[in-house]
Amino acid sequence: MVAHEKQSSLRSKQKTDVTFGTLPCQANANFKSVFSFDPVRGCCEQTQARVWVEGEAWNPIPAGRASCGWDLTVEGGCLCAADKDQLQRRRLSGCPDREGSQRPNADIFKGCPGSSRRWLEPGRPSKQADAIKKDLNKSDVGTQLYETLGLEGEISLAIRKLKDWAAPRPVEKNLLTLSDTVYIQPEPLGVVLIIGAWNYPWAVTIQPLIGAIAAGNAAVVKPSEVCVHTAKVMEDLLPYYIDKELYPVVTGGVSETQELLRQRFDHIFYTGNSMVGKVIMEAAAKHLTPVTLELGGKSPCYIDKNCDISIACRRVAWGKYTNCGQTCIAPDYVLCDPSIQDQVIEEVKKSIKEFYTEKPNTCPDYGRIINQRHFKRIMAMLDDSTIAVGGDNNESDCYIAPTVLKDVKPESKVMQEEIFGPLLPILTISSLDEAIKFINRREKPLALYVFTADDKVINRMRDETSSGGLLANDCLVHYSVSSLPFGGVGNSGMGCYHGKHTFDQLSHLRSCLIKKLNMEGVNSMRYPPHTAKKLGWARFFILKTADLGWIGKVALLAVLVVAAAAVLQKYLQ
Ligand SMILES: NC(=O)c1ccc[n+]([C@@H]2O[C@H](COP(=O)([O-])OP(=O)(O)OC[C@H]3O[C@@H](n4cnc5c(N)ncnc54)[C@H](O)[C@@H]3O)[C@@H](O)[C@H]2O)c1
Ligand SMILES: CCCCCCCCCCCCC/C=C/C=O
Repeated sequence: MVAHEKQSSLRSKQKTDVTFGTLPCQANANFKSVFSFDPVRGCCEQTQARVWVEGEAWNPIPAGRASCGWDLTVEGGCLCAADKDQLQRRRLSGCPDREGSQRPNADIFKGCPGSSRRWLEPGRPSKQADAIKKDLNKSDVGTQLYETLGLEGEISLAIRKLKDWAAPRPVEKNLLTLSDTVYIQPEPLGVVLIIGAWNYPWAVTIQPLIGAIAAGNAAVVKPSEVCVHTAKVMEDLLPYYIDKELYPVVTGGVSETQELLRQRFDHIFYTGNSMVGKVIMEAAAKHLTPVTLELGGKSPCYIDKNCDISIACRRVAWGKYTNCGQTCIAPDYVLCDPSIQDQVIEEVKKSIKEFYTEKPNTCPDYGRIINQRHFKRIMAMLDDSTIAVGGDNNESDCYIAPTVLKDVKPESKVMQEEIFGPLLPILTISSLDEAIKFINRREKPLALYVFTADDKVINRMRDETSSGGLLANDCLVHYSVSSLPFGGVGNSGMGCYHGKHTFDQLSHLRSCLIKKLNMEGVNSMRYPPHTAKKLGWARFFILKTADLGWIGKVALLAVLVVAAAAVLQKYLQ
């Protein structure tokens, strides 16, 4: 195929293939393929990187061939650094249609086969749900409620909002740049590595992918090997719906992930525990690759005496026992006054019965621990605590009943690490002050919950502690609000996502200042010889920000231009 034929075939390929359901992508995504995935051999090959540059064909990167996947071989050497740097620079330049790049091209979505090949079919039981049932005993409806509903929302939000997200964002100017065009232009980063966790394997793996695609990146998707069945379904299904060259799925365990981490990516988006988070960051540092780390930790839950304890406990029980406690933002432990501990226990017990019946082990809405290693880890936490509710278990079925622990001491085993299981320790504290101190003596959590009827208590909790997110009088639901940045702080992570935040996180926000070649007189103040008088003018022009409204700006600009030009011409030559 001659170059121009290849060009136009790939151009049209881009229009029809860059889809996710009907998900668009930032139109200035101008590279095509960095990794390609071979479903037969089950491996992902970094064979060639083809970059769209106006006036040129798609350019295969000539050097090397590194393959990663099951056997992780490197054939014929790796891409050399120079080529990679060149690739990176070219990825971010030479878009075929600069104008178009600022306004996502609707054609990209119109031509896509979304209607016949929708990855998410609302209300239809699916292979995804079957696999997740095997992995975590999630029900069909539970899978839709907690995993795919949010993804549908994120996809439709991206479709509705992408044009705005990808548009240039004008910014405030100082007087010196008043006549210039000053804006932020989001652009794709390149290739994103997405490493998912097992507890909500679709939600935490596909949600970053939605943002990566919308932002115009390619992405290598690495589902967690711990949810064995789901990882397999993801590997089989994703290439059927989205371009397997742009979004390959790489399966495998720790050694495969480590091999991936040796490759150079433009961003690594990791969800999982904080210990591995450090490993990821260390590997990323070798290539100066930016990271998003969606980690976990012990999210505290303060229940104030002054609240409807029955409702509070119902919401806490839902937040804790959903997915058998294996939720990154599950309330990890409860802090409350000793006088309400018994009532809290009774109310949580009532809710357990309401949600999961007298026999949670036969209830279709009650999950299972992911595997026997985690089962043993959680059971070992019970050693030195008093069980107030639940406690029954069955190792062969990875079942642990919804459990409440009373009078728990800060030194007890269950308080040493994130529980990530259906145990709810209650620790008594004598005041809000003590609760705040208790929280502040520990790592910054991913979520912090406060239940109270008193706004002052909420405000104090907000102002005197820190956490990824703060939720008053409910649990988990902040995760479902796309406009809130979701992410941790300190030990619970860095970076954030959901909705536009994912788009921004996986874009480079490029500073653009476009000047004309006229009005040179205004620039005299910055050219040597430097004088106190010029500095005086510079101070005026730089330190004043223009916040005058449209008409005021134009008027001021006219006055300033005339005055500055006159003054500078007269005195500074
Ligand atoms: N902040 C969030 O959005 C969020 C969401 C879900 C889970 N989490 C947190 O994740 C944790 C549970 O997940 P997990 O860590 O058990 O998941 P996991 O064991 O599935 O690990 C996550 C990923 O890390 C990779 N991995 C594991 N060990 C590695 C190593 N030594 N080197 C390189 N890669 C490695 C795995 O291949 C996997 O893909 C909890 O702490 C939970 O709070 C956070
Ligand atoms: C009307 C029903 C609204 C339900 C919304 C619930 C949102 C809960 C989200 C649960 C968390 C899912 C992903 C978790 C990631 C961390 O482990």
